[in-house]
Amino acid sequence: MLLSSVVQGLEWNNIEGNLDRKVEAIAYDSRDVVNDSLFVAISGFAVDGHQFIANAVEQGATTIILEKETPVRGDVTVIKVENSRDALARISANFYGNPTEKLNLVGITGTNGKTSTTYFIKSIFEQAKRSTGLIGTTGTMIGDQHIKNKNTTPESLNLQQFFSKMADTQTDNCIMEVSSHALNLRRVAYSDFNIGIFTNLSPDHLELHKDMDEYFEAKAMLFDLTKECNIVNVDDEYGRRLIQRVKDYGTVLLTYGINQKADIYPTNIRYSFDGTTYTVNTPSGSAEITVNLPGDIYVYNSLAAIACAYASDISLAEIQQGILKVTGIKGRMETVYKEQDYKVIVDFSHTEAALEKALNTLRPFVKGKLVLVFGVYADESDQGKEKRVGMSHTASKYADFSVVTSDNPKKHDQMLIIDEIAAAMDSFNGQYKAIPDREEAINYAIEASDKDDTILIAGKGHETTQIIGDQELPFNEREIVLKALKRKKQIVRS
Ligand SMILES: CC(=O)N[C@H]1[C@@H](OP(=O)(O)OP(=O)(O)OC[C@H]2O[C@@H](n3ccc(=O)[nH]c3=O)[C@H](O)[C@@H]2O)O[C@H](CO)[C@@H](O)[C@@H]1O[C@H](C)C(=O)N[C@@H](C)C(=O)N[C@H](CCC(=O)O)C(=O)O
Ligand SMILES: Nc1ncnc2c1ncn2[C@@H]1O[C@H](COP(=O)(O)OP(=O)(O)OP(=O)(O)O)[C@@H](O)[C@H]1O
Repeated sequence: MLLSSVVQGLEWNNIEGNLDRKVEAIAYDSRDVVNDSLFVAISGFAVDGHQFIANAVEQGATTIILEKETPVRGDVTVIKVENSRDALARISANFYGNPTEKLNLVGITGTNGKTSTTYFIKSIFEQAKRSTGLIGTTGTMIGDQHIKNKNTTPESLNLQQFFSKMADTQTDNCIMEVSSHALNLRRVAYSDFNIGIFTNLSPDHLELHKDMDEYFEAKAMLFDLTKECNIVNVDDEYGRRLIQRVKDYGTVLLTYGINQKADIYPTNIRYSFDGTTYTVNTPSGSAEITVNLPGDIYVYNSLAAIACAYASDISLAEIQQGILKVTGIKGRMETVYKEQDYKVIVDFSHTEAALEKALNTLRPFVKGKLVLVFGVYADESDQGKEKRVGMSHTASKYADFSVVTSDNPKKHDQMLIIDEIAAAMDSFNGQYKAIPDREEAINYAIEASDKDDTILIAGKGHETTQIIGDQELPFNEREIVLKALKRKKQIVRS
């Protein structure tokens, strides 16, 4: 593609060199540069991409986009922009032929519930014979292909490549999770969203966003990008704030909720450990819904999906079948083991609000003790401290006993984090034992449990690794649980 076409619509401060040259590839990492690449230098959180410009040129980059004045040698076109991440999004969309114009793109944002909502929507759309791709925390799905993502919402270049692949393979719909990081860091800029969905907002990622207002503003950006319809959880305080903001946007507004008056709402909800049934009421009729996941959180997430299907003219019969077909989502209230009243569940709850929901969802079905295994992922900032206290408060209030352990300590001091959680647990009179090694912690919870207990292992969900220092080590909670149970049974028998 010609550089002049790649930079269509890009606003620049300064340009040196020729626009009449070819661009074979775009790269934002110097290590990915090939001949005739366009390299975008990003001032990152960890390192400054500008320091790799010389490397990129050496490897064959013939165009550089940068945001800081940097000397560049060689026969290279240099374009200076205000914001490199925004420029990357603009040129990536151009390079891949603005693929979102050809897709029905649904974006889901909010602190919790994005992943399961995408799964519900994909299943309903497929029931209605609409070919559908998915992008989110558990990866990218295009046809039979399942690609691992580094981020919940990939960088704009990767995202536009996925969109283009979907458009090229007649995958007409794309359902994607949109994180607040992605919105802030311009990863989804220049993507045309048809539908936007807001699930809820509670404290998280306050290391990036100064406070809840700033976090809300980041999430709200998605709804400035949607062209047709916005779907909002009216039971959530921030959802109501969003409704005030978008109601005059000229896009269709659909609300869902259990407690407040909403367009899409449930009646006659019946909860059980294996799932929930309810009657969904929509402006075009009602239908019986069965959700094979427990608790009101999955009522909310399925309602969001139903609202999306309703806005997409999908019949209630297809909605019913689509939701019924979701029989489980990896690491989302996943029952790893169940024998009569003894249960072991793995769940991705890693925020205070999610942990509270997960424990409260299980509580009505617990005959013995509710035992929690949890850690708080590494973040040594003041906000990280607040999170450790908050998670400890939730654990002491809603679990009968907790095993405090590590959750991706990365380069941080895991003992410091665990000591802080332990101090907070003490201050809330929580019953707990601290075992830093996560495998040992799970083993202990299983060994010490009785036949009617329920064990919730929170935090990792679908993840199968533990990050310690620089190393991402294999860590499969399901296998660890089953091995521990096998040992326990042998001990009981002998
Ligand atoms: C804090 C954060 O968001 N970091 C993201 C950011 O990385 P960064 O700015 O730190 O990059 P950096 O390492 O400083 O490097 C700067 C630039 O130099 C380049 N470089 C670097 C080395 C080199 O040799 N050559 C080179 O060119 C890098 O490719 C980069 O372009 O830009 C990268 C490219 O897009 C992201 O992959 C990376 O996400 C990291 C992995 C991350 O952990 N992000 C999390 C916090 C995140 O985004 N999470 C959200 C929400 C999850 C949720 O749902 O809760 C998500 O969407 O995943
Ligand atoms: N609607 C909801 N309200 C509160 N908590 C929820 C809701 N839905 C799911 N959760 C809890 O949050 C955890 C994460 O859910 P899910 O993966 O769907 O959220 P997410 O928004 O995709 O999060 P992330 O972006 O971190 O992947 C679940 O394991 C569950 O405990």
